[in-house]
Amino acid sequence: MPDGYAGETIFAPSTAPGRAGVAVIRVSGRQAGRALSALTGGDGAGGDGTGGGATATDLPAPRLATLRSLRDPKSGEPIDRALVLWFPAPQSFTGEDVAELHLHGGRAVVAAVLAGLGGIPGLRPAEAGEFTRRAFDNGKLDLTAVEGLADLIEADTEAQRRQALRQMEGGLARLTDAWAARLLRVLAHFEAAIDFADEDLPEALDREALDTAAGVASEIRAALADGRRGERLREGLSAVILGAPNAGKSSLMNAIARREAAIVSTVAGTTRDVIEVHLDLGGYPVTLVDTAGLRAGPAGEDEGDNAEAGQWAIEHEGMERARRRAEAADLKLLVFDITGGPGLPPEVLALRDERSLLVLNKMDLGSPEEVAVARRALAGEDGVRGAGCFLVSAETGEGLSDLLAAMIERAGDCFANGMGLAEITRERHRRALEDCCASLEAAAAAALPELVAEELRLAVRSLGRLTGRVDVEDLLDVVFSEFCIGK
Ligand SMILES: Nc1nc2c(ncn2[C@@H]2O[C@H](COP(=O)(O)OP(=O)(O)OP(=O)(O)O)[C@@H](O)[C@H]2O)c(=O)[nH]1
Ligand SMILES: [K+]
Ligand SMILES: [Mg+2]
Repeated sequence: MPDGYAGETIFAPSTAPGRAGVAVIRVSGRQAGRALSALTGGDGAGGDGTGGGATATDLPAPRLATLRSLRDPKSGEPIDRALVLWFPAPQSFTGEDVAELHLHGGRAVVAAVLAGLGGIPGLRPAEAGEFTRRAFDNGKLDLTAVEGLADLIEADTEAQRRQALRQMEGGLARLTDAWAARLLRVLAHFEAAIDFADEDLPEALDREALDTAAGVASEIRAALADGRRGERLREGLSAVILGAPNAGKSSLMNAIARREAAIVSTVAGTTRDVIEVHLDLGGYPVTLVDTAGLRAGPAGEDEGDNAEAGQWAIEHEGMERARRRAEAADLKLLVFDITGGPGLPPEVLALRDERSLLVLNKMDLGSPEEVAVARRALAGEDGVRGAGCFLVSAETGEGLSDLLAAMIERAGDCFANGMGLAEITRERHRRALEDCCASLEAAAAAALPELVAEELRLAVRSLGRLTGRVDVEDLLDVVFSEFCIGK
């Protein structure tokens, strides 16, 4: 597409379907100006017809919101009074001519304008992602920016929004481009070494070039060793509530989620399956997971009747699911009922590790004795009060704010890791960077300049896959143009 136009002119609503104050429809492509004229026909003061449209007249000044009456292009029937914007190529989101119509957001208004646009020859409804696709094709966005834009639209929490915006604004692309640029210089060196084989370049230069490549490889490896926190921020952190039957796990989930997401009852074994709620905890996305109570099986009762055996099979499956979720959890809330007697359930204690917070529940019921006993049991022999141990009542809400604060702190540790936001946010990025490192290792091990060059080429190409825009040959031309070896 040398002229930046992908052929057909496309249109689509950019705002969510349904009633709203305002609805925005975008039109992109060579006919966008003509379509805008056709809709606003006879209303303007006579424009100069700049832009790509063949017979566009009355176009508003570029990028200036202008109030116009919209009419059906065929019948002339008035549809709405709307703000229209005209973005001539290439200064638009897609890089093509774009018209934006800010309508009153009634369903009938939107439908009438879409019908009017559909009746204009050369226009068709856009497919999913087609505006962004054109922006990419016209070099307005690289692949990582496209992904950042998608994430920004999906972002539910502050931390997700920040990460998405940073990627959309080119955080990862800048890093990738800088690595690619350094590798290209190394590649240029070896290309030259091949071309000027007779001139016997000093070996020290080879070593220097390979050192640069090794430096890039170690920077990429450092970026990869980020605990997947970028991906985790996109997906959300999983906090799994675990405990014995009737410890108050479902009550705790409901108290944190501030709604009756899970059934609470006095019957032990109420929760059989995994129940999830999605929360915004201090700006971090967290999936809170309630699970079935963990307990030992009915020992010595294997001769019990069939119904009982069936119940146990169901409960057992529920506990298996709970354990699987516990394994994959970023954070585990181990819930203990302080009125449950001195022996804390070993099935639950076994799950203690650095990912867990201990929750002593039912403080409103427990006597000071019971509280002390539970604390002691959790603190271990040395009598030190267990860190990350919280006394709460899921019933009254007492103590919950401290627990929530600790959860937010843990979430912050998981996502930020004290190193700020992650640059890598998808498996796709990770794979491309790992491929790049593998090629750089192969380059370092290669004996002949030809083989080194080939591996470097592959390494640069892997980085190019990340942003979707690096053409090794084009870039080499640029590098060579300022390269004066052999002179
Ligand atoms: N007084 C008081 N009662 C509580 C508290 N937390 C839970 N309960 C009660 O304890 C009983 C069990 O609570 P659930 O939330 O169903 O416990 P659970 O751990 O989800 O139980 P299962 O799903 O059966 O394993 C219910 O009657 C709750 O009302 C609390 O902090 N104080
Ligand atoms: K219960
Ligand atoms: Mg429950």
